[in-house]
Amino acid sequence: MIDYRGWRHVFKLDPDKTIGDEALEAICESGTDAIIVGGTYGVTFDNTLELMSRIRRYAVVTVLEISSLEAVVPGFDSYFVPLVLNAGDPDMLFAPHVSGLLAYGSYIHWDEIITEGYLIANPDAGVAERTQAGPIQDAATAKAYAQVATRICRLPIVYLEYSGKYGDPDVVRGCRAGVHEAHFFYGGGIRTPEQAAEMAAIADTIVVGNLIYEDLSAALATVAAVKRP
Ligand SMILES: CC(C)=CCC/C(C)=C/CC/C(C)=C/CC/C(C)=C/CC/C(C)=C/CC/C(C)=C/CC/C(C)=C/COP(=O)(O)OP(=O)(O)O
Ligand SMILES: O=P(O)(O)OC[C@@H](O)CO
Ligand SMILES: [Mg+2]
Repeated sequence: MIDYRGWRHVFKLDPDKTIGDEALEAICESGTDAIIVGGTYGVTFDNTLELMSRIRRYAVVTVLEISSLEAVVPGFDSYFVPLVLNAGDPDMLFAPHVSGLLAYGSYIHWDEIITEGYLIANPDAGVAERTQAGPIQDAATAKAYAQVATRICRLPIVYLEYSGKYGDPDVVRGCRAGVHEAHFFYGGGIRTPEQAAEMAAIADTIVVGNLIYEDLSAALATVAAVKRP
């Protein structure tokens, strides 16, 4: 079982995006705590396997965040399974997981499976469209969702997802207040060391994704911003 509880910073790499060897080496050797492989659209078995194989040249811990059953690739250190708390499409709640169990049941190592209570707060993100995510109007709503995840469902992780947009710190603080003993990931729109530090002061772990593909140097600078004593 991986120990994500000490993570402060992770990079998220998207199999549907292109990254060169030098950039990938810089990301894997950056001092980040882990790499998450995941994306909403265009994630296939082949592009996931290819990316995993390339990351495997480095020692960094690597996790697959499952978003499609067709793209479940063996060989990752662990598997994060999103449970979208505010999914408006009921077929996005448990149906993919039931299908996964029917398809892969006898191959699953349960100590490699970690569930994320996933809260989607950017209505314009592709993942919000895919799941028909309901709105997170304010900090109190974020807190209540986090309590559903941790107090009622006793999930080990809450992931507040602002993919593509920098979050409202008040909403992030509201979510934090409901997280209780679970581990709190924040991801979305981090573009500067200052933003990384601001969100890392609230969340346990920050996730940097799109910036890797837009400004590699800026992405690398977020590691030191979070890990500086
Ligand atoms: C090796 C092996 C056999 C492992 C077994 C794994 C397994 C099958 C376990 C048991 C069954 C199980 C629980 C399967 C999981 C089922 C499943 C498909 C779950 C996902 C369900 C779901 C609602 C997904 C929605 C999408 C989602 C939450 C994606 C992840 C978030 C993400 C990466 C967002 C960012 O995407 P991005 O592309 O960067 O950007 P935009 O959103 O802005 O466009
Ligand atoms: O791509 P960005 O906006 O950095 O978001 C990171 C991550 O939370 C996406 O799933
Ligand atoms: Mg992305």
